Amino acid sequence: MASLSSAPSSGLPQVVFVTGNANKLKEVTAILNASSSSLPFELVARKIDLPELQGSLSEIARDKVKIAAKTIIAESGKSDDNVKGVMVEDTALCFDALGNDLPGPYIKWFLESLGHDGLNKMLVGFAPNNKAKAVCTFAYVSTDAPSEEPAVFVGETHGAIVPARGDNKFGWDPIFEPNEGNGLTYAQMSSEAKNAISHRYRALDKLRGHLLNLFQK
Ligand SMILES: O=P(O)(O)OP(=O)(O)OP(=O)(O)OC[C@H]1O[C@@H](n2cnc3c(O)ncnc32)[C@H](O)[C@@H]1O
Ligand SMILES: [Mg+2]
Repeated sequence: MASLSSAPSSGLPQVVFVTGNANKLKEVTAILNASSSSLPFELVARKIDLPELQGSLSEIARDKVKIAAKTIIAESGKSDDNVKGVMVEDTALCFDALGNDLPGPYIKWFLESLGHDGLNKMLVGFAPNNKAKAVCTFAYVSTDAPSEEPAVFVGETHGAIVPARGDNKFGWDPIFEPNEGNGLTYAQMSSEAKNAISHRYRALDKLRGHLLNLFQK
């Protein structure tokens, strides 16, 4: 079973998930813990706000994990822990009407400035095209080979931008209605239902396969 801790405990190889976002961490933990088979690694969380450079979604995630790994390696050199890898993710929300790539990775700043209502208003001039996709990009690097190119795993969920409905707990969840959500926004779905179809689930499923290959030897 994947476990989340801030201190070494199980003796399993540790993978450090670096994020400043508590909701991401909650979902990643829930998705890994829901997996039927036990995992041959232990997930450890570190809250660090990482700088994000501009570029394609893969480039942003790769650069982010390289910066994260530098910090973690510098720290783990000073202790006797069992850290074997570092992972990060970057989440984008892409509007079809805006070339299918904006606001993209800059959604955090658009959301902070405009709010849910403003994001809806951005699309008024493009009506009726409110199509959007949520994209999650994980990047993983081994601490034994930090100069190797990070592995990247992408998951997408397609849907539409709608006026806010549901609990306003996580980012743009209230205004994203996934095509597979029976008409509900992410914010109206149970966490289990969101985690079964989400961009994050789809990307993490691929990363999980990669980690199983690495550690199940
Ligand atoms: O430290 P990191 O992991 O970078 O965390 P962050 O909050 O800065 O996250 P991003 O850089 O990936 O920016 C993505 C933005 O989208 C939001 N977000 C990410 N995943 C989401 C999800 O599943 N549902 C709703 N909002 C989400 C998040 O709160 C940010 O405002
Ligand atoms: Mg960020």
